[in-house]
Amino acid sequence: MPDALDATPYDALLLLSFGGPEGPDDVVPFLENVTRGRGIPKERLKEVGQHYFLFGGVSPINDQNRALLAALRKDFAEHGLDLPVYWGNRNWAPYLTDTLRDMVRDGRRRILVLATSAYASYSGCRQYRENLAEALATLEQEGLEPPRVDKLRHYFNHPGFVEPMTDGVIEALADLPEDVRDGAHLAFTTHSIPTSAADTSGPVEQHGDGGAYVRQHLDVARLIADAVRERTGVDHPWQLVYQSRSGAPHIPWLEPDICDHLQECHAAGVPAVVMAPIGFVSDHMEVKYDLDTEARAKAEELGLPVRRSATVGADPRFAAAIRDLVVERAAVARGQDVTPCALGTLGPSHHVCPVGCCPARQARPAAAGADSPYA
Ligand SMILES: CC1=C(CCC(=O)O)c2cc3nc(cc4[nH]c(cc5[nH]c(cc1n2)c(C)c5CCC(=O)O)c(CCC(=O)O)c4C)C(CCC(=O)O)=C3C
Ligand SMILES: [Fe+2]
Repeated sequence: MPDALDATPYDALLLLSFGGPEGPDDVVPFLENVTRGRGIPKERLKEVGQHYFLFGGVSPINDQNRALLAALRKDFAEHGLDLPVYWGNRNWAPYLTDTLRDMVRDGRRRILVLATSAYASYSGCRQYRENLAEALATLEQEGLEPPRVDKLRHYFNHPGFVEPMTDGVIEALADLPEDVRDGAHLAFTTHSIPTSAADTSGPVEQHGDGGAYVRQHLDVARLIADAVRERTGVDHPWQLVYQSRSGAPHIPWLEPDICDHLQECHAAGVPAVVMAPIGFVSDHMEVKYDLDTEARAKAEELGLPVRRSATVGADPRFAAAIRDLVVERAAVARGQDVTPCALGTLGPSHHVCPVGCCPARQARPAAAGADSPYA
């Protein structure tokens, strides 16, 4: 047994995720939870409901979170990090508020939060912080004293996140027929968001021109492309493209879409494409449907060989990265000096979201940031 790692002052880690339906009857109420007050056209909702029904009404996200929970608990136990791990979701059971209530009843007072989104953006960061504030307010109304919650920094450029994805791209390339392999382009994909949300993602000084969201993805894409070149000796052209666009058609979202990009690659004579979903921590429905079903069908129609590389999921290197971030953040909370680990050009992200980070269209209270109404 190695020396015990120190998580004080924290007494628990909360895995905070999106949630997803676990059967056909869950699909419509889940979508209602997701889209409450978000102005998604009815047609789009019907369409997304069909994606879930195609998979028996079951989102892959819950089992992936169960696997990640198990990987975290195993890693913590093996490394002497004595920190219980809980799980709560924004949009489906186990609901965040219920989990937080359990945590308070278990006596947890200082909680670290790991969100299953690696990058800055309203949807990937502040919205989770708003959900935390709502849950804390509910506990307060119930007469419970709200615990203090802090969120782990963005981990997009942590080696434990980047390296499994690099391996995934190399494996996907190796799976392509040899005659098209060396000419393959890499299409790094992430969730499209409104350009207005991208431009205001991250701290205020990073706003404009796609904001922290686009810059962080470009850094990860470049890191992976460089590592692939070093390891295979082949320089694969690459581009960051988008998927899973929602919202009203007249509102600009990040482009190009992966399907349009495949079309363009085909027209330009590109022999093959590896789609690398760097924007997703695990094989969410967006990966299973938008890439593995829709984009693959598009590629087949074009006669373009494609492969999709693996997401990080419950890779032990990712669990180890989370342990590293927990220990780092605990040291910061104790006032100690740390050397945060980060690859690429952007450096490690802030520990605490500053005021004005990833603003919402309508301001709402958000916990775990400099503007939190809670301690
Ligand atoms: C940046 C981002 C992430 C990555 C960060 C993170 O992981 O948090 C993410 C994750 C996810 N999004 C998910 C599902 C959905 N997202 C929707 C809608 C939207 N997503 C948006 C952005 C993002 N979403 C946006 C700007 C909208 C428009 C509405 C709004 O402004 O809020 C809708 C409504 C229907 C539709 O319009 O598509 C659904 C059903 C699931 C679960 C998948 C599963 O079941 O495996 C996951 C992990
Ligand atoms: Fe989404």
